[in-house]
Amino acid sequence: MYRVKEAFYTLQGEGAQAGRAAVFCRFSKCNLWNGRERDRAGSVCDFCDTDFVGTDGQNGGRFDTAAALAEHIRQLWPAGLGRPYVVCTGGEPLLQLDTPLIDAFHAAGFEVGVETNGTLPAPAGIDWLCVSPKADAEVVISRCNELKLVYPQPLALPERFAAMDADHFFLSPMASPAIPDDGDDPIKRSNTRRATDYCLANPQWRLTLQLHKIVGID
Ligand SMILES: C[S@@+](CC[C@H](N)C(=O)[O-])C[C@H]1O[C@@H](n2cnc3c(N)ncnc32)[C@H](O)[C@@H]1O
Ligand SMILES: Nc1nc2[nH]cc(C(=O)O)c2c(=O)[nH]1
Ligand code: SF4
Ligand SMILES: [Mg+2]
Repeated sequence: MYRVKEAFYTLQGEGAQAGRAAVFCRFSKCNLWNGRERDRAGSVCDFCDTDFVGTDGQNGGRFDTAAALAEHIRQLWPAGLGRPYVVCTGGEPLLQLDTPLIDAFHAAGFEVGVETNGTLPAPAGIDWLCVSPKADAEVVISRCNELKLVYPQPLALPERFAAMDADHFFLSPMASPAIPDDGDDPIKRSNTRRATDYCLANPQWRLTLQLHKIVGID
């Protein structure tokens, strides 16, 4: 049984695939926060900008089989156009994403992207793996396509990840969790300036912005 909070067709807003059309499949649940506001402060990850509790979002639900979920995602892609791309996110997608589901996405014609906090092993067959480390949570994934670090995190400084086996190293300015529009988020503006300065001083790192919050899409 797969539990999905929501699924929607949009543009990837972050990282090296930013601007690319994708169906987002947001799995329910995370291992670093239970998703309840009252427990946020005591959690390993305390800045999450996402509601991943339950299955009640747009196109959310419970799916008994990998084939059923892949068919549900396929229906959200514009038939016959482009290279179908699904981004598995959450919550923490690696609590649920398994080989049968990757195989089912591939059989439906999709490339499979994953956004993970890196604390759980990744099944084989993922086409684009993005690891986004959190606080002092140990990263167990040794190789990824992109490392995308939310900045600043006092317990997860970029220096700790600079030697990881990744093709791209991104800093993503930390947004205020409850503000959906960057234009209304002065803390994010300040974090963007700090991330910019870090990338200028450490050119291994690139700046990535949350395009979806700038243009006002999901
Ligand atoms: C909601 S998470 C879900 C996937 C996975 N649990 C993870 O943390 O990577 C998706 C992406 O949003 C980023 N993110 C979460 N909260 C954020 C915030 N307040 N500001 C900027 N990025 C944030 C995460 O670091 C991750 O790259
Ligand atoms: N457009 C868009 N791009 C995204 N990239 C990563 C996201 C996520 O929440 O995992 C996300 C998201 O929620 N929306
Ligand atoms: S950002 Fe990722 S790891 Fe952190 S609480 Fe949200 S879903 Fe979990
Ligand atoms: Mg998001």
